[in-house]
Amino acid sequence: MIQVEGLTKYYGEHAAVRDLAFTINKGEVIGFLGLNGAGKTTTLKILGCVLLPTSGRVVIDGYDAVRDPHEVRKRIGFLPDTPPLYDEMTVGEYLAYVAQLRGVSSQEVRARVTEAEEKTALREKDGALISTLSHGYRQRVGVAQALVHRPAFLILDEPTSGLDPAQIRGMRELIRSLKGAHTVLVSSHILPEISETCDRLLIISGGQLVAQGTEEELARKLGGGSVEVEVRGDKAKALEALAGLGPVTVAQEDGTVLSLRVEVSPDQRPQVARALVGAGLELLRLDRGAQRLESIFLSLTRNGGASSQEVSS
Ligand SMILES: Nc1ncnc2c1ncn2[C@@H]1O[C@H](COP(=O)(O)OP(=O)(O)OP(=O)(O)O)[C@@H](O)[C@H]1O
Repeated sequence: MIQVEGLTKYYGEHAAVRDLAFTINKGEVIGFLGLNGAGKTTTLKILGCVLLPTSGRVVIDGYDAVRDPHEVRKRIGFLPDTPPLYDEMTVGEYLAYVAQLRGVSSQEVRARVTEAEEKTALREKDGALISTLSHGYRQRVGVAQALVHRPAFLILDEPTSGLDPAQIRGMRELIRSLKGAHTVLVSSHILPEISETCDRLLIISGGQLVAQGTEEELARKLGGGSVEVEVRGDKAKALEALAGLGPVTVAQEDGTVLSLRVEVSPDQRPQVARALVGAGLELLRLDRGAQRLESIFLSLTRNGGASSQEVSS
């Protein structure tokens, strides 16, 4: 378990993060979301024991990150925003070197390197010089070095930064595959990535935590959310059937096929389906509104941390 209490970091006069408090339970994959300069990297560096807080506490599995950084480092793997790679080493040599630094016994090093390479789909690059790797593979090596000592907690700072769409998908799958074996805190400002990968979100703005919870909880508390449907049938009937549920927008009309957006919580998907089918329409598709997380994020971060609406679960 990670417990963060009253975490504050000043750079000179500037408070990069102020009074952060949150808890991460074992096995969770948490998305840490914020605009550029919100304070994500600063927070993650403190959790990764590479930066000291000005005040407040980080406790990981009962060990304080300031008083017991050595114990904390054994339990965490950290991918910083720029992975600390040595270009002149091969992937295998580098991972073995990092494993030794983190206290893996020499008999176990080779097995741990193989395990980390398998988890990050790097086996065939074991003998490749790091200088010859593409950016996507370098990010994978960054993740592999974070997990080579089998830490319980993984802290990943913008792991998809600079990746192309195919590599982003690969990294997303990789993060998902780590669930279960590790507790993961992953930062990003790419919303769909967070939405698809994480169990719960922490949203930071202007150095302050402005919201935490699942996407559903945040949408419900902000009164936002929508449901998108595609139906075949009479338009007037469809609009009448949905009128009692919430505001409806016709997104597209193609003959008798209509795409509609209903401004209700995604929790009400069953009611939307019943209303349409009950009115004799053919339901072709029903989904959560695509831009939901984006609107939650923007409404929470629009005014900076201090004046944003406080939402927590
Ligand atoms: N070493 C430093 N010295 C002074 N100010 C800093 C330093 N590092 C960060 N800051 C400032 O602290 C604030 C938070 O920065 P941080 O890098 O933590 O944000 P971030 O959310 O990770 O942003 P990004 O998404 O752009 O990486 C910013 O205003 C930044 O300019």
